Amino acid sequence: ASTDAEALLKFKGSLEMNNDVLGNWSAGSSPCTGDKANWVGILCEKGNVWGLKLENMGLKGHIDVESLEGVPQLRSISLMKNDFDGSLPDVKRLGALKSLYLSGNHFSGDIPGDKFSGMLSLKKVYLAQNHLEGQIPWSLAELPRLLELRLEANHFSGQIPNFAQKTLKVFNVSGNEQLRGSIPRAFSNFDPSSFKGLHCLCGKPLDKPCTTSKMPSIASIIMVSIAVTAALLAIGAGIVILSRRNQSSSNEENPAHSKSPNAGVSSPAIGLRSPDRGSSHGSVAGKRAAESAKLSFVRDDTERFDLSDLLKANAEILGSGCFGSSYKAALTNGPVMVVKRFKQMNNVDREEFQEHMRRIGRLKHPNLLPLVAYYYKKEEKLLITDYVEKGSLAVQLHGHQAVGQPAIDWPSRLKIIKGVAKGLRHLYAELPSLITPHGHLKSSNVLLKANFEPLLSDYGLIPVVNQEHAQELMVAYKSPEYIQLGRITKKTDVWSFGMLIFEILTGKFPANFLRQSKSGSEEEDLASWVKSIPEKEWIGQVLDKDMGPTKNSDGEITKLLKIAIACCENDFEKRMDLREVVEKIEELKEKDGDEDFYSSYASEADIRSSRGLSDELNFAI
Ligand SMILES: Nc1ncnc2c1ncn2[C@@H]1O[C@H](COP(=O)(O)OP(=O)(O)OP(=O)(O)O)[C@@H](O)[C@H]1O
Repeated sequence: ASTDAEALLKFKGSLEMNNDVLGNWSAGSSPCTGDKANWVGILCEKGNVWGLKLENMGLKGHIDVESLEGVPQLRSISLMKNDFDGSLPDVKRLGALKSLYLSGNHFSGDIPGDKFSGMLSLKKVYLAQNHLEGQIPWSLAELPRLLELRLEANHFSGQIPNFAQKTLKVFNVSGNEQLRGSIPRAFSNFDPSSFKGLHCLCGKPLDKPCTTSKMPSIASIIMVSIAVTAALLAIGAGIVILSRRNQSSSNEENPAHSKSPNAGVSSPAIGLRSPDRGSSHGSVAGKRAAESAKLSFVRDDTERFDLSDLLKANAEILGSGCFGSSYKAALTNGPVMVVKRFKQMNNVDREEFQEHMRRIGRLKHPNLLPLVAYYYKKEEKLLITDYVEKGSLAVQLHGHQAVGQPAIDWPSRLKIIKGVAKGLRHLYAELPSLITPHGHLKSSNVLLKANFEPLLSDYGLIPVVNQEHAQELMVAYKSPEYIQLGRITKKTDVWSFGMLIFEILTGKFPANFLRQSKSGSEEEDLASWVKSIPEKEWIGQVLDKDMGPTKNSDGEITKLLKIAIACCENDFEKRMDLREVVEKIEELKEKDGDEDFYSSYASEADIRSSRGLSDELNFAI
């Protein structure tokens, strides 16, 4: 039909291509004249265009959906393996489409949830191998005829929407490492390869049951804990208890092992100063269960409470990490605590665990979130800390609009980086025997006080996390030395710190960043991306626009980016050590009242830093 021809020529006009691969698309001819004479890539039926199959042709530019609205019988579009980038086209305008194949391009960014709403005929959606991020759009889960959905090798995050279509035969989200939570039941019989490499997902078909309670209350966990313990005790675990009593009495000098002053029995099963109400339980099993449900406090200077207090508290899920969920629990007498569940710590025995928790509990520094107490049970551990009002750096950097807060400005970002540096230095000084004294440094493990003073959390846990899970879940194991050589080193935290600095300055989330490099087919991470941009363009191109004006700080920001690049040196032997990094960061000038002094300092530093340093990093400035 002539309207098809006009519409398609208009569509062609907005495309960019190297050779005229669509050479026989020309005015005066018809797209559908028989198999051989059809226009390139045009599929016809009864003289009408029903399909567009333009694959692997080096196409890019604008996908003019509006023109395609002028091809009334169009039901299938494939633009796979081309060079299209930017947001996905507005396909909803093509409401009658049955198949949409856009895999293997460079489409990026979040997809609005309603992107596919109302596309009642859509059966096949291929968006794999792009750079799409954010949530998987919920409208996909509402397509009534969906047969095949391929989303693999993108950067989708959050939970998988609740797909319930019985029609679904193919579903693949593998490689979207930030997906977490439970797999919808509709997929329980799918091949596990659909979810390959997704360590934060649970449920069938993966061999990893979901253990997180859906109830926003820790009461259920604690009740289960008590019940299990009671049952175990009732079937004669007395010997274990007895041996623990002996252990406890040999550790009396430590408050975490002191005898209960009130319970009237030797130290309780988990060992701890018992709160007052600990003595009034009825049955022996009940009494022991209650004792074993006690928390072990690791410091003297904190108010005591026990699991039953947490049980009574209003609890709210803060978020689900790969280890399990964290809950905020407001105790009736005031303090607000956070309870984090760890399932992947069951390879260490009780004594080893206690010993390590006591070491962690002894750490005291203004930039470390102190551990308050822990709860030990063979299969799962709870770690209890104070709740930090402003939440995590991750939320403040990437979700500040959603939580109604302004973006963090440059002085506060620098303050956060300096605080993280000091916290790390303390960990290195106090935990010298740990290869990676932090081990899990990332923006959700940096909590912020009201004045933006940072508090590191989840530190020092590598020795108690199961090795096989640590490899999947902890940031340290994503470092180049682990990926290439299978080992972590004293400089692994330095690499994580470099990535964190990049995240803070660019506002980009490292785990979602991977993108195609300009030069070739290699994927580049956040660090390589910054490295690929000339230094003089850093301020304009790299910085998070939300940070607002940086005034006279460009020199300091440039130095900081160089420090981050040095931290992310792939070869750990050449990488700076933590002490050096901290020194360099401490030298960075915070804005003081004296603008003139500050600006002359910055510009002088700039001049020196631009001399002969464009390729080599130099920190002698
Ligand atoms: N003490 C706390 N005060 C305030 N918010 C907290 C506290 N501890 C954790 N959070 C926040 O709760 C959310 C869930 O944290 P959680 O530690 O369970 O997971 P994660 O840090 O995202 O991942 P991972 O399991 O790998 O540590 C995160 O946004 C985290 O910053």
